[in-house]
Amino acid sequence: MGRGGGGDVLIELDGVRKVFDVRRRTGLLRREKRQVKAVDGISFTVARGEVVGYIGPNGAGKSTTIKMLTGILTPSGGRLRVAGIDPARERTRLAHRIGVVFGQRTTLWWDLPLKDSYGLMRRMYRIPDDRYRRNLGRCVEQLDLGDLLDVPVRQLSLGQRMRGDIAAALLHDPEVLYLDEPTIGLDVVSKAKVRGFLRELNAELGTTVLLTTHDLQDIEQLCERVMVIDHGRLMYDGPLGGLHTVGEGERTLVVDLETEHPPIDLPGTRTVKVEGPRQWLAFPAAESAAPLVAAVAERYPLLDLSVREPDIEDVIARMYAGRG
Ligand SMILES: Nc1ncnc2c1ncn2[C@@H]1O[C@H](COP(=O)(O)OP(=O)(O)OP(=O)(O)O)[C@@H](O)[C@H]1O
Repeated sequence: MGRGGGGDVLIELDGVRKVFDVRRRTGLLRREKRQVKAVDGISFTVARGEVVGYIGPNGAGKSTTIKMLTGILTPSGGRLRVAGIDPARERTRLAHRIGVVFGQRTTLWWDLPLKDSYGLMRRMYRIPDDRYRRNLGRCVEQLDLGDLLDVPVRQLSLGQRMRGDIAAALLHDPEVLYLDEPTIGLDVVSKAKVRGFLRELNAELGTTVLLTTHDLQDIEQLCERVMVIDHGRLMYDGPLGGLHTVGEGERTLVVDLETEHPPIDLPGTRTVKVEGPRQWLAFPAAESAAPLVAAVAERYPLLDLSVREPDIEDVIARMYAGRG
């Protein structure tokens, strides 16, 4: 996926910084002033049609970057353009060209049925009738929203609400879509729906996507290019494959036995944790779990098991280890 590279540049950052002044109470009357460099001199460009993952540990500066890209926050320094617009100076003009989804909070009206929220968006963005009908129809069909349009947002499940929010961000045909943790807290089925929809959106309409996530599978399934940010600086910008080669990851087999048992001992695995009848076995991510599952089932009184994929923190930790 991602049709960038050589296309026209849609997002452009040159030495962008954001410093927050934080005041902390250190005594009854004393306050200490401190500066937090949330984004510390970041430069990159994103071409039209690219789908780029923007990842990093907690507090790395991802949300701050996205907020600057939407014009919510003004940079402390550097140059920033989205579709040729300076977001902080022309936030309203930019709003017509971008869509934003914050996974942690909704932009929909809590007490209104979904379709009333969309009606309000239509008026806010002055979307012409035919365009509104076409975009809404497309989202309703592909995001499976048909039965939900009359339901107040407060009654929607997290996965339903997220799909509703994604539709809301797309009604005005934005060229760029910023997604901040769009799959957080969703079940496997909802995640698959959201990812499938985003893939089609990019393939059919060429929408540029900048995606922040802690879920490695989001990146694997959607992005050809990944940027890693840490302490406000860009640490890596390239294909996902380049991150993996820094160190092969491990997956974890979580095994529930019928009773407590000494640590499971199987070749090619490491028992990383034992908690009562539950044990955690690490094994190389590139290998199939099937023979391992069969070996455990054959030798131990097995009740249940599941496989955990490595997460982004894991990959990033290995990236640093590889450098060190
Ligand atoms: N309004 C603010 N005032 C003061 N400090 C802030 C503010 N917003 C963010 N920060 C600080 O800036 C740094 C970067 O925060 P940011 O929210 O951008 O990180 P993030 O990469 O999005 O993290 P997470 O994955 O936890 O959402 C953190 O140290 C955070 O505490």
